[in-house]
Amino acid sequence: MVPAELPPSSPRSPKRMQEDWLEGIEHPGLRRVLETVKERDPAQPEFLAAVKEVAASIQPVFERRPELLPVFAQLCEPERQIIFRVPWIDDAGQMQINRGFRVQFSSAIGPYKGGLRFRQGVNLSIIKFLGFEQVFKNALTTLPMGGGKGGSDFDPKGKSEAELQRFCQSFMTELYRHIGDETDVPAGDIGVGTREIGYLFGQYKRLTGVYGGVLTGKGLEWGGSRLRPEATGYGAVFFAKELLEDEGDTLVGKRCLVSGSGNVAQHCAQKLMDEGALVLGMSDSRGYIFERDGLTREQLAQISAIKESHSGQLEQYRSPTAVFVQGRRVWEVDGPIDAAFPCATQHELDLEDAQQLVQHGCKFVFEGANMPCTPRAVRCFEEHGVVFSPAKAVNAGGVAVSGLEMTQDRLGMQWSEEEVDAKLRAIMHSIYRTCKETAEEYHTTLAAAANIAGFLRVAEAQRAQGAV
Ligand SMILES: NC(=O)C1=CN([C@@H]2O[C@H](COP(=O)(O)OP(=O)(O)OC[C@H]3O[C@@H](n4cnc5c(N)ncnc54)[C@H](O)[C@@H]3O)[C@@H](O)[C@H]2O)C=CC1
Ligand SMILES: O=C(O)CCC(=O)C(=O)O
Repeated sequence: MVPAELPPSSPRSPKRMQEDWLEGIEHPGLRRVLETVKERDPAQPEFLAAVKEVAASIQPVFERRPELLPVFAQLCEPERQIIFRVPWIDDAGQMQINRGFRVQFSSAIGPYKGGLRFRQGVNLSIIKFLGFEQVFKNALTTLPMGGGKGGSDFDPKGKSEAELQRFCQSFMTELYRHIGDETDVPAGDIGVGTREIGYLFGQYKRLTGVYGGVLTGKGLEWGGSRLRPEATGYGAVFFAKELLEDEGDTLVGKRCLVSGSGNVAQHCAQKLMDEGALVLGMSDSRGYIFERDGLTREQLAQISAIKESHSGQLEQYRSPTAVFVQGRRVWEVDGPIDAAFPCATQHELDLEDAQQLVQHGCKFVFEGANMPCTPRAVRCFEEHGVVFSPAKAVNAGGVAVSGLEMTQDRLGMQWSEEEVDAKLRAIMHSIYRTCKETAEEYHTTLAAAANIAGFLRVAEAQRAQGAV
């Protein structure tokens, strides 16, 4: 197994841990906010990492706008956290129990909006980190969406279709009372695609009698938007294209690595090929494949077919020119690399991976997944002049098209592929420009700028609404 979560920490004294936690935070008021966040939830490493990253980069805002500090403290605490039991009967007739989550983080700029993740190991810390990130990402899209996230520790791998359906129905039997098209609109994430959204939507309709836009990522025949499945991966490439064009460059001929092989990775790889780039490697949690001359469209179609089932493994991939490397990460691919697109999961790219990419000449990193790079990997990129583009900006195309799906549901109409494509490109263009201009204004990195711009939009709205 490739270690995908946080790097192991060595034993440290409580004082040392507190110093580490506050390292790089100069603002006294912000230090107090972070102390409180950690005291409240000391055992939530993913959530704490996300808060720290945002806090460190928005410090300059508080020098100009001290009145926004209490608003940041407010945004670090979710408005509501729901944890529930999900009982379901497996094919052997045995009862199974999973845990369900929905964290409604912020409704300052619109209904809570964010995906559902079904994956072994999902816990409150992971859902809170994703919900927290979603708040600022959704703000960057400029669409009226608050932030939330949910999911379950249910592992879809190896489950039959009937088991999947029973699980989704049981999950929605509790969730339905907490969501609604004007209050909280979930969508997919890891382990949740159109099929699962279908089972969840069907059960919601059965329980409430309402046919509406309570979920996004729906099928085209039942209220979905064109290009929603493609939007996250396509959006990541549109962002990359904007950035390269700004530097007088293009994606044509660029040698790229894409990690993962699910929804985001497949569509990112496909759009990279459309733009004339070469996709040399893709991966899953068991290893990676390397195609020296770049994947062909047929080979990518083979990967999509393998991954259609939750149990499909990349090692089933067959090609006379490919190498499958078991138990290793795709970042070690030997040979020149121009750009990396981590599109699998959190903290899948650590310092050693970053060093290998730097050694192989990588100049650009675009985060397709949520928080795939560890802080020390990001530092390594910055130290070596690799242009690092953060998840909040790069992968915002998915939730942006979810926002467009909400609008289409409200209007009772469906836009053409050309219309959605044009809107998605315009949103990614605007996100890139916002990050670039904010980076110039604050003399900072694109990653910090994404946090600042997202925070400012939510904070103004939250401040206007007071202590709610
Ligand atoms: N689906 C969406 O619209 C959006 C997804 N994201 C993020 O993108 C990432 C991927 O999500 P999806 O593609 O939707 O999920 P998915 O379930 O379709 O695919 C996940 C893929 O990652 C692979 N994987 C898991 N752990 C891995 C590891 N340690 N190394 C390499 N591969 C690994 C799995 O085998 C699977 O192929 C997640 O971080 C998710 O939060 C972000 C924005 C929107
Ligand atoms: O489409 C959505 O509502 C959520 C997408 C998502 O979960 C994400 O951006 O991480």
